[in-house]
Amino acid sequence: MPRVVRARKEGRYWKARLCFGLLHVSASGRILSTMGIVDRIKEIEEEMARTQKNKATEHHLGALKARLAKLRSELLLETGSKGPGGAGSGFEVARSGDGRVALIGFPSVGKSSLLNTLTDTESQAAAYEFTTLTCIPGNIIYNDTKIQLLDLPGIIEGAAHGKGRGKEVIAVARSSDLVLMVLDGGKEQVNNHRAILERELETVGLRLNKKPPNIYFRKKKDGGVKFNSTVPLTQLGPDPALTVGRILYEYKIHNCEMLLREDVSTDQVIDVIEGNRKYVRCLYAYNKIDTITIEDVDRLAREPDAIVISVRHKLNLERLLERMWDYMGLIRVYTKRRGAPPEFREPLVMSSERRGVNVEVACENISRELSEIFNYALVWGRSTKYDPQRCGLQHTLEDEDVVQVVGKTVTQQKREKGYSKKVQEHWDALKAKKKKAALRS
Ligand SMILES: Nc1nc2c(ncn2[C@@H]2O[C@H](COP(=O)(O)OP(=O)(O)OP(=O)(O)O)[C@@H](O)[C@H]2O)c(=O)[nH]1
Ligand SMILES: [K+]
Ligand SMILES: [Mg+2]
Repeated sequence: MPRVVRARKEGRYWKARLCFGLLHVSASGRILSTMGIVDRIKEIEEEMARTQKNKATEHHLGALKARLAKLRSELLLETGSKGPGGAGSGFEVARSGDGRVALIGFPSVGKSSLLNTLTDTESQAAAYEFTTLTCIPGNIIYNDTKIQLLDLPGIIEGAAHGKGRGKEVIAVARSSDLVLMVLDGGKEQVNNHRAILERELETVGLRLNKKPPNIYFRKKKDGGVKFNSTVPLTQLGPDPALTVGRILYEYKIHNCEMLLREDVSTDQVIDVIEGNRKYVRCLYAYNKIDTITIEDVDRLAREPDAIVISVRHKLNLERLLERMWDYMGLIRVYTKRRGAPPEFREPLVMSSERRGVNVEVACENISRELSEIFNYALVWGRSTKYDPQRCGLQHTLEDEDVVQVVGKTVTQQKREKGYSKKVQEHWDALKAKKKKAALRS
């Protein structure tokens, strides 16, 4: 910094910025303002810090936040070329199994050691920082389910803006079903580290352990801004319409419909407008509890979404797997044919995060044509009152349910007009087969 200051004094400011790599120059010599965005972000952050937070300033703060969010998206697009989580943004590891868990954390907190303990894969673990330099996948079989665990390089403050391999690491976090944030429980500032990592992930649009806000939003061609709410709004200042209007103005959105169905904050309104937020579950694993007192272990265990472990002494790892499974929101459904036992070795594994899993989703998972010939399903398990229960496509399934699909009879199908060609072919083939068998006998 002092060198920059000196350079500025000597009137060589721009040159200094160039040689410090703060400016990017295109082939034609045009100055691209990558750093300009970072500067502008800083400026807005400073202005926000200066602005007193009270009811009268809510709309102004909302506008500043919108400007900030816009700049951050711009920055991501500019430097990440493909945007957050886009293909080609670094570690190309094929998705496999029923769910994906990313190990995120500072260097040397024990991510690789954990992968080595939970899977058959070997990832180098050592006492120096940045031992791991790329993404290393391993497999865990738990509850008949294959979970892909990804070891990643450590990240540090500033990762979101490209420090180290932060961007690539965060892109992997975005693509996963669960973030397992590994923290060094032996460090005094462990919760400070937690806050830093949370902030890094939040800046690039990840939302940890949060639900998408219940807001209906649609851009339109004309008609102006139609703003409404079904609940009292307490977080948008004295005039919510004004606050939201200011935010929309920042995005140059002059025609849209917005209906707030819950008491949301300005940040949540911005999230919905930006539209590229990723809502992902996060479990915080405080590792190395072998190095601290039992009182400290107890304190850490009470943090929200926390679990305390020691990889070195294999403490609490069984419980960790259990919690991971819960957080991933997966459910297993066993299918069954008439007169045969359920296929207990091969469940259908589906994510119930977004919406509940119903019979229709299960059918889609088995085969495309199944829902076309679907008549009803017989279901055994937690979701039913009697075993078996006759259920329709909308029946919500629970973990470990058994499902037997009963198809429509040929006559039933014939009675229904307009069924697909595929189904017709299927039944024709079946009929031909039956005829052949009858002829043979
Ligand atoms: N005391 C103690 N040490 C541990 C534990 N788990 C891991 N370690 C040690 O912590 C150090 C770092 O472990 P790694 O697994 O390489 O950590 P990492 O997070 O993968 O580190 P990077 O790849 O550099 O980001 C090693 O010396 C491990 O032996 C634990 O539960 N207790
Ligand atoms: K290490
Ligand atoms: Mg490592």
